[in-house]
Amino acid sequence: MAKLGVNVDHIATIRQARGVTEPDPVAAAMLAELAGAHGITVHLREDRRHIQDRDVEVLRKTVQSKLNLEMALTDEMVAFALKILPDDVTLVPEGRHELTTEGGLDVNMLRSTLTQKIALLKQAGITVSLFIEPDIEQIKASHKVGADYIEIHTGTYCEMRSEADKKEQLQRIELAISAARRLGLGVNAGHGLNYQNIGPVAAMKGIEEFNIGHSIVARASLVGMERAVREMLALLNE
Ligand SMILES: CC(=O)[C@@H](O)[C@H](O)COP(=O)(O)O
Ligand SMILES: NCC(=O)COP(=O)(O)O
Repeated sequence: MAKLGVNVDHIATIRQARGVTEPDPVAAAMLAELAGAHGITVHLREDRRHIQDRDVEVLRKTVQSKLNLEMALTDEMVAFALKILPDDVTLVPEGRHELTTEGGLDVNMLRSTLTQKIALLKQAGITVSLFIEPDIEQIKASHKVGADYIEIHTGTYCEMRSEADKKEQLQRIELAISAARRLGLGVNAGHGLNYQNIGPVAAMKGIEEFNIGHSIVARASLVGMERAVREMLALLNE
């Protein structure tokens, strides 16, 4: 069974809506772990719209499973990661005006910065993953720049409405998994996954971990974090 990393960004979104101290993503992470989550993911955005530096600092001390820090490829973020030392860093593209992450990294275009920053992070003992489209050229480039893992951006699959379009996207993801595995890269996946669309991707061989946030937090707001995590774990286990 693939592992589940629970992204708690949007617990912080609710807190930031009022600029108060609750709900706390640290408490949400503990409940997610109690329910069986294999890891906790947070995206520290440059604009600090949800997760704050303090959240990552406290999570580093409290997360018992594995802490995955999603971040942009900037000097500020790399310095922060080297100070905090999360277990994993997932490098993602970031735009100030986007509602959420749009597309994957263009690894070829960023190859010299990526090579240098990945080496720094790896020297500090951090496992480095690149958030990319299920695209063979991006996968080859990820291998060349020294990434340990790729995280396949599943957003396009999740947006498809017709069965034919979904099938085409699922095939792209399957090809990407085999290409990455042939090169010795570990494979994670995430973005836009929910209780309705996880089935076909959960059934694929070769994905180690799914990072899922928005749909779990949305369900948790109605039924509680532990039940929301358990229900997602059950779907991954089917
Ligand atoms: C990189 C990715 O796909 C997302 O996990 C990312 O964290 C989305 O950012 P928001 O949580 O701000 O939507
Ligand atoms: N990297 C994907 C992630 O952490 C969660 O994305 P989403 O489920 O909030 O779309």
